[in-house]
Amino acid sequence: MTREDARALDAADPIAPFRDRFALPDGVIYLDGNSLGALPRSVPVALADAAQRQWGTRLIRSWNEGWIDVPQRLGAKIAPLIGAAADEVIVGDTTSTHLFKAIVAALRHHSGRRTVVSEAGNFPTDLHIAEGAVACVPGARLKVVERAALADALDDDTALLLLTHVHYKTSERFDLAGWTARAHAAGALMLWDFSHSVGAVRLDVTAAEADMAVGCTYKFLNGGPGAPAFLYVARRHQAALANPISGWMGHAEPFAFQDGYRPADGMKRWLVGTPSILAMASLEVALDLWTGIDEDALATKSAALFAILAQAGAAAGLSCVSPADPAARGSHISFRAPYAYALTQALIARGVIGDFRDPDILRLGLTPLYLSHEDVWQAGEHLRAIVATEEWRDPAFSTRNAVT
Ligand SMILES: Cc1ncc(COP(=O)(O)O)c(C=O)c1O
Ligand SMILES: Nc1c(O)cccc1C(=O)C[C@H](N)C(=O)O
Repeated sequence: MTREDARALDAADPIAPFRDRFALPDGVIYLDGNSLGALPRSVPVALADAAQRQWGTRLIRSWNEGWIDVPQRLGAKIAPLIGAAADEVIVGDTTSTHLFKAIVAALRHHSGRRTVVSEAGNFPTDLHIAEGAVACVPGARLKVVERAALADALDDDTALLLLTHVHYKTSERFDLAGWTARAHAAGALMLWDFSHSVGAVRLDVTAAEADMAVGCTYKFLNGGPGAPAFLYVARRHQAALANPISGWMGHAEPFAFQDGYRPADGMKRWLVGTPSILAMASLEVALDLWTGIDEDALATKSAALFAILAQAGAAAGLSCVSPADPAARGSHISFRAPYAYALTQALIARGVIGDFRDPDILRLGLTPLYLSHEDVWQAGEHLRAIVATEEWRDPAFSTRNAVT
């Protein structure tokens, strides 16, 4: 691959015009959109409107002028990105909070079954929350096993299988329909974490018959730091599953101010407290960017970007831990090296922002909306140069930050 080859791919790229919709700093090649997505140009405008006009001028009247329905409205905008119906998704809280609600709800629903199964090495919050959730349900327990042992771990005591669809470190992707079917065959419900999948790969919860899913919106969806998360519950389960955090916003009539809790119908019962309006304002316009995006073009570009870095990594002698088959991975590429931390810092010093994942992973996010093939080719050249010259050995690159 030469710079000219990369430029030729850019010239033919139907997604290339989206780059102008993002405000990216000069001199930076941003390969961390799988952790914190870039800033859409529409966001500061929307935030100013939400603060100055909606809050400043309209004051409390804004609750009746669009604020109160924002969790459902944004849920309907996320629904097509996961293959759900508009009334099967709600936005609010964090992914961690949604995980807690969904796990406890599944355990209480399946009162004869007591076990939640998940994968060793899953994203920490999934396992931490599962640990806390089982502690809230008498007799419940968490079984965490290696990926190869997952199928055998499902038995007639399994209430729920909890998996992260695309692995945050390696980019390995589970077969959505296949694993959902395995959970169902064992009599369990299936809860997916789509944090590294939504906006990165094509998802179809309806075809896969998934029961529940959660996900972050500040990664590939570019909602902003700490943007509210989403929860999907298949319509067939909505009446039977109960939110254990029975807050007033999930009440059938919050403004009747009753003492007793009566859950709302549909996804509204999964709300807890007052939606974070400024964060929602940012997310809403970020989601609007996805209207009309061709998912096939997105997948083709993600695969092309991956191939460029896979080639550069191989030329540098790095070991790639992400699957070679595009259908078996998400939209990031990871390399394993004992000096991965220093390598990440050396890349950042050259303006290529990726991240390090303990203990030895260099992770590079491939966000087709705002990366060009030439950007990624250039990043690959930096990677090769840093390895070839052993630039990463500079002691300045070994000082650890709090957030990596
Ligand atoms: C798979 C996965 N789940 C959950 C989270 C985070 O959850 P929260 O938004 O609650 O911090 C992340 C990333 O931070 C993640 O990668
Ligand atoms: N949510 C994050 C944060 O608040 C600080 C630093 C990083 C994050 C992340 O999102 C990490 C990310 N989920 C990961 O896959 O590693």
